[in-house]
Amino acid sequence: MLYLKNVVYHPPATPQPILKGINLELAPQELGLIIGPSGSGKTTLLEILAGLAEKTRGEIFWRDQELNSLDLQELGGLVFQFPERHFCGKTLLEELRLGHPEIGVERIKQALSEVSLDHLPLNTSPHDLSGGQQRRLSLAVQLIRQPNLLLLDEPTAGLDWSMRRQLSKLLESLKKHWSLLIVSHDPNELFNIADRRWKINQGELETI
Ligand SMILES: Nc1ncnc2c1ncn2[C@@H]1O[C@H](COP(=O)(O)OP(=O)(O)OP(=O)(O)O)[C@@H](O)[C@H]1O
Repeated sequence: MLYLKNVVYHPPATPQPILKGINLELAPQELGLIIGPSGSGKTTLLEILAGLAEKTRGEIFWRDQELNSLDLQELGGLVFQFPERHFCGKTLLEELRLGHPEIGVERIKQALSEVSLDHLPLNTSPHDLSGGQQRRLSLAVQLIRQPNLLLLDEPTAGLDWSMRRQLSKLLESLKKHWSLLIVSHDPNELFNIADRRWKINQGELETI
């Protein structure tokens, strides 16, 4: 279970806090969806949960353990918005092994199978995949690290209707093994697959 208690993010340069006392609970095998307009603090919240930014105040727990940024980096896997723009590997194998050269082919095939890309040869270039397949690959890049929590920033942005539907189905199936927290300004299909929903506005989170 993920717990956030009164999490505040207030960089010195800003007159108002960007996150204003966020409280949130997400159970294992649940998909949480945070909906909010541009600039409301969605990406900032994900960056804190991924251990990439330091909260100003408040507490973050996984089960009964309080987590610092390093713990959060272990716990979570963050898929950025438009993740395909950050692919560096020349092949699927290279992309999935970046930073983890020790990972064996079996684990790579397992991660690809989680996202239904296991039919592709491992020497395929990530840039030759369709938009929907590239999003699946970016999920596999995180799954291979075996995080407890998957964090997704606008996972369906820029995809057409049928790819959005396919990706939503995939995200729903990932709940079997992971907790997922998704942020989006335009949730579409994601709304119906969410177990918990919140809206965020000017850094204030509210259950819907
Ligand atoms: N370290 C920082 N210092 C100053 N301002 C910041 C900092 N981090 C974020 N902000 C500001 O906080 C606000 C929230 O940004 P954030 O990227 O979290 O919003 P968002 O809801 O993800 O928006 P979008 O959907 O457009 O990405 C923005 O106005 C941003 O400029």
